[in-house]
Amino acid sequence: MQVPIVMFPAIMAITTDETKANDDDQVHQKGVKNLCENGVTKVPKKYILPEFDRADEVLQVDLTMPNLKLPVIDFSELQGPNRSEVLKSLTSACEKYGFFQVVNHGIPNNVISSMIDVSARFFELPIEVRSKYMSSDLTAPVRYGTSFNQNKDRVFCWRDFLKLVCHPSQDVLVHWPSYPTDMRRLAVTYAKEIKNLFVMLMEAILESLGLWGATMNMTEEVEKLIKQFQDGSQQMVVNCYPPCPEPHLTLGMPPHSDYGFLTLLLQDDVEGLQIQYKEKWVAVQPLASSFVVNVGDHLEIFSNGKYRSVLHRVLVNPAKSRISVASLHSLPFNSMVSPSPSLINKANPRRYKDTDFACFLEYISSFEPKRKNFLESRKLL
Ligand SMILES: O=C(O)CCC(=O)C(=O)O
Ligand SMILES: [Fe+2]
Repeated sequence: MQVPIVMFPAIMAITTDETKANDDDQVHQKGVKNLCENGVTKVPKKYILPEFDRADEVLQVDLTMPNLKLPVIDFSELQGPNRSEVLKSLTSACEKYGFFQVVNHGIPNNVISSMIDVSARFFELPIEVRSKYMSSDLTAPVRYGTSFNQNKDRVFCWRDFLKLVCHPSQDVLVHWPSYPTDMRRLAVTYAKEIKNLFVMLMEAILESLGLWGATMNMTEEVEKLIKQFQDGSQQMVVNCYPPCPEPHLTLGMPPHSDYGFLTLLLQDDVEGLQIQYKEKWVAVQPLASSFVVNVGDHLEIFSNGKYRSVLHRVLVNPAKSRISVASLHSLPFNSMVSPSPSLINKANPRRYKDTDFACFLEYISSFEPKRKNFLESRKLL
C-alpha cells in the first residue's frame, strides 16, 4: 500500500508541470499584449534571448561618431530642379545604409495619424476579437499573430502584429477586420497613398541606378517594371510593441531584412528601430510626418548587390507602447525577381539566383528566419 501513496503525488506533480508548460505555450501563442493585460511583471522564459543575441549596450553605435548622418530625402525636391542632386543622395543612401527617411512626401497628415490611431485601437480590442484573425496560413489575406514567426521561433519576441494583404483589393478587403468599424476605410486610404509613394520612389530609384534619366527615355524594361509595381504585391504589417518589464532580456523584433523591393515604415513617436551600419546598431530617431524607407532583399537582387537590403531590429522599453505600420512592396505575387540585365556585365557578373514570392514563403515555412538567411540562400557562389 505504501508504494502508490508515495508515487501518487509524484505523478500528480509531473502532470501538473506538464499541463502548466502547455498552458504557458498556449498563453504565449496569444501574444504579448495579452500577457501585459494579465499583469505580467517579469519576462517569461520563452522571451529571454541568449546573452549573445541581446541588445548589448557596448554594441550601440556612438551617435557622435564623425560622418554618421542618417540620410533624409526631401521628396518634394525630387519633383523640382534639384532632382539630380536628390538622386545622388538616394544612390548614396541605398548603397551606404540601405535606408533613408523621406519627408515632404505629400501624404496628408490626417491619413497618417488616422492609420496610427486605428491601429492602436485595433490592439485595444478584447483578445477574443483580435484572435479571430489568428491563422497559421502564411498566404491568408489577414493574419493576427505574435513574435516573428510563431511557428518556428525558439525564443519569442515582444511584438504582436496584424498583417493585411492589400492586393487585389476587391478580393482581400472583405477579409480585413470589421472592428474597429473604421479600420477598413482608414487602412485602405492609407494603403493607396503609400502605394503611390512607393511607385514614385521606385521610379526615382530606377533612375538612380542609371536605368533611365534626363538624357535617356524609359526603356521597355523600366516601363514594364513600373507597371508591375503599380499592380504589384503589397502587404501592411501593423506592429504593436507593448511596454516590457525587462526590456534588456528580449527584443521587439530580431535582426532581419525585409523580402520586398522597399519597405515604407510609419512609426509613432516612440523610438525603437535600429539599423545595422558597419557591424554596429544605429537608432533611428522618429521624425514627425516622415517615413522610414529601407531597401529589401528583392531590390538587392534586382540591383545585383549595388543596393544593400539592410539588417534592422526593434528594441522595446519599459514605459511606452509602440505602434508601427510597415508597408512591404514588390512585383506581382507570381513574378520572378532577377538581377536587371542592364546591371550585369563582365566586370559585374550576376550574383543572385532568380526568386519569387512562393520561394520565399517556402523558405520561411521550413527554416527559422535569422538575419539575412533567405537572401544568403539566393546568392550564387
Ligand atoms: O517596428 C519597426 O520599427 C520595424 C518593423 C519591421 O521591421 C517590420 O515590420 O518588418
Ligand atoms: Fe522589417
